[in-house]
Amino acid sequence: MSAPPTVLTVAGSDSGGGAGIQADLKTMLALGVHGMSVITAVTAQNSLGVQGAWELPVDAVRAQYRSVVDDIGVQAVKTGMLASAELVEAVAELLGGTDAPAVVDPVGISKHGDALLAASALDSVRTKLLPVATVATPNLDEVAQLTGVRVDAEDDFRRAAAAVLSYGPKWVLIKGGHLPGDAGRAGGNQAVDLLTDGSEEHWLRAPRHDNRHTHGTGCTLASAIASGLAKGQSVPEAVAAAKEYVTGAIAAGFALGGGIGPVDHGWRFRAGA
Ligand SMILES: Nc1ncnc2c1ncn2[C@@H]1O[C@H](COP(=O)(O)OP(=O)(O)O)[C@@H](O)[C@H]1O
Ligand SMILES: Cc1ncc(COP(=O)(O)OP(=O)(O)O)c(N)n1
Repeated sequence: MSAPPTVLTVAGSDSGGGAGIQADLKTMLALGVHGMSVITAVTAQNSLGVQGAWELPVDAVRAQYRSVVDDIGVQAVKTGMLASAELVEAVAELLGGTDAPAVVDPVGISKHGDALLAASALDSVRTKLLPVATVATPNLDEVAQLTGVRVDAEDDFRRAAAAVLSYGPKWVLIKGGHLPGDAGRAGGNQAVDLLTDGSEEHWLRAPRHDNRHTHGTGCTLASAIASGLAKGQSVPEAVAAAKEYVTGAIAAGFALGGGIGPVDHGWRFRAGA
């Protein structure tokens, strides 16, 4: 039997299983690739927020990465929580030396407002990590943090994308999940994202689900994109397929704990598809 494509996530652990490494590996399984992990940090986290976070030593991160890449090999890499400037710089250097597409989710703050990246690491994200990204997937808070561009409506997406692209990723996906309604347009109810490389432009629109159980949406989307790239899809194809997967997972999100529950990574299995 031939082996499935391999995808590596470089991210933090979410003990509650909704985001981070756990969301990434569940997404990869659901999308038919072999998921592998480099753990950068451990969080004590649940549906109510992040109660604690501990970074791993940079040598431990480098060693995990080398173990996977040097023996098994990777068809795509996804990065998430990197916690500190030291880890951001080490991971950027590793990605730069790896011949595989990299999906960079520049995780800054969790949905509950907990910082997952030190403020002192922002400059390393701009100057070291974004330049080695095949696709960067910031949410609107991360766009503001990294570029100073505030997005209040769909009209602002192009300016946000240009600002992120100026740091060097090949493509940027501006995620509009944090905008209410139809990206600021009256009368609509869509979750709108913009994918662009500065010349091609792809607007992704899907029904916005009135569902508070959206913990892990960004991790899930980025891992799904990496899975598609590993399977040989182009960036626009991988992003379109990932958007469809995350939209279904949000629609099926469920209540666990007393706060924001997870999306359902197994929604396609449960739907029998
Ligand atoms: N309530 C929702 N209904 C449908 N899609 C959503 C909803 N919230 C977010 N999305 C989509 O989920 C993906 C992740 O976006 P977002 O939640 O902004 O990322 P993050 O988790 O990094 O903050 C995007 O494609 C966004 O449009
Ligand atoms: C360990 C860890 N990594 C990343 C996140 C952020 O995940 P995200 O998909 O952006 O979802 P929310 O936390 O915003 O719901 C995290 N929480 N923990």
